[in-house]
Amino acid sequence: MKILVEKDYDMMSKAAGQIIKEEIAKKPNIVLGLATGSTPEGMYKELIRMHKEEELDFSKVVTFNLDEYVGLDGDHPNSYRYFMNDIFFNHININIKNTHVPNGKAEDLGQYCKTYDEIIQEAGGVDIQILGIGENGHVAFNEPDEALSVGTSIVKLTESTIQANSRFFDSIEDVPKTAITMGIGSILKAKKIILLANGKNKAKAIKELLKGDKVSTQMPASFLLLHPDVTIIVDEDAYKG
Ligand SMILES: O=P(O)(O)OC[C@H]1O[C@](O)(CO)[C@@H](O)[C@@H]1O
Repeated sequence: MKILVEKDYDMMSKAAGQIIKEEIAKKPNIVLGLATGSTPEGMYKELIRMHKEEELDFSKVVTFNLDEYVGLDGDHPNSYRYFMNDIFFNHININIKNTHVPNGKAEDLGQYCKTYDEIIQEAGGVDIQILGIGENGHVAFNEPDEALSVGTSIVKLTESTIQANSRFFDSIEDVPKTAITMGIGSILKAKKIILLANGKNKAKAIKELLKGDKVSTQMPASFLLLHPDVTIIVDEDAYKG
């Protein structure tokens, strides 16, 4: 596990953008695993800037997002599909057909989860997976629990995540209680993983992760310790607390 400590959020976002740019230069049809949440927003801004000012080309890039709320369709302003279109895809030259966000309105959700993992593998698997981390150590919507799903599955959100994400909704009652998420096993299949964290509220989770001695389902991010190519990019606040 490699750690890069950047001065602030801006530098963290630029460092992540730079890595992705270099990887797209090596492989224009790269498969990117993408995350939502406020953490990667700066990285998306940086990639948009690189597209506009440095001709970074997304025309062959394929993307898979980690998660989506159950019950929200892609037109809903709080859905992750809407978020991704709004803050990233609509501003670059990506073919929208090459972007995948789990369908929170799929009729048969169980079957849909299996299919999602299959289409990722059919596309060649994720080359670089971008991750954020929850204050409680969750990755995507894999919440601390007695057991964690290996593949994409439907999960119940914890009170702390519902609380944290209610800032995006009109009221806490509007936050969906379940979500589709790629599983820990799906995430660990990526060839390379970049985890981003900023702000003092992430320091406890980052400290726990950097101890590096144990994996625990109570700390879903700890499973990243089993992966051979993980880079954690943090700002000083997330590093020092
Ligand atoms: O980046 P944020 O907004 O702090 O969220 C952290 C994590 O929580 C989630 O948004 C899920 O609640 C993840 O997708 C994200 O990685």
